[in-house]
Amino acid sequence: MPDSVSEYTSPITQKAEGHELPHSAIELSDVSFQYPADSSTVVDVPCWRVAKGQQLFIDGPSGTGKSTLLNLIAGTLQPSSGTIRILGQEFSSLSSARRDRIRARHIGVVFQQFNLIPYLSVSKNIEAAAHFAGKLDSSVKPHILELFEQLRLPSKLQNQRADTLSVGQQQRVAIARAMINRPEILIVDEPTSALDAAAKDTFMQLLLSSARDCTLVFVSHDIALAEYFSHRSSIQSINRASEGLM
Ligand SMILES: Nc1ncnc2c1ncn2[C@@H]1O[C@H](COP(=O)(O)OP(=O)(O)OP(=O)(O)O)[C@@H](O)[C@H]1O
Repeated sequence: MPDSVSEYTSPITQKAEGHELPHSAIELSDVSFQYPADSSTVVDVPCWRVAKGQQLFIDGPSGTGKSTLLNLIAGTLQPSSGTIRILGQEFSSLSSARRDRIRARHIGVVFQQFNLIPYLSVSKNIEAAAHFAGKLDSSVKPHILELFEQLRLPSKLQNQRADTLSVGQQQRVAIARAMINRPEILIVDEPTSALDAAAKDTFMQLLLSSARDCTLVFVSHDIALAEYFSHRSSIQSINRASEGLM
């Protein structure tokens, strides 16, 4: 059976070949999700699409399924029923190993807690992401330097252990790690909760400039951040189950 990852044509490549791109970046049809330990429905999405290149802000109160929705899009969770297509390809029915490979190559994720490996150096954390995507080659080190410059991180930080960084530095390293494989889709879950207003603004500027060529889905309950985005949705307008969770 062919490996879906090797068949997976990047939309950027398709663009270069001059083809039209009929499909959305993210497409959910009749998706529902329950956590195994609990029978209540946390996600119920009849139909939802994110167009390629769209930069979307999703807000909503705590506990309404925002993180769960992002985990379904990233493939770390699998829907109980329904279909998720990523970059035009059916994604949700693949094995978890295949979803992991597709995520590594095509989807950058910045988690709420950043999830850096604390005992590894900053550069090893970023290189690990390239390794999982099968892209750890001689271009990675110069790309890390480029990202450091873009994110205004001092290059000497590369050799420092991840658990010695400030929260602001961890956030930027998390973006660098998410961007190292030049993903088409970037998913960001509530990354600014520990920051004051000035630091939030700097973080948002850096994030948006790094992700300018990506489809971006950014989730937060901080509606003040909506001003950075051209598109905005509430979780209630996407997830029919959210009302029952509030
Ligand atoms: N691993 C889990 N097992 C069982 N229930 C869970 C699990 N993770 C989340 N839930 C439940 O699913 C619902 C949605 O949680 P989720 O974290 O997706 O909401 P959220 O909107 O991202 O919240 P927040 O803004 O506080 O991060 C909540 O009722 C939560 O208790």
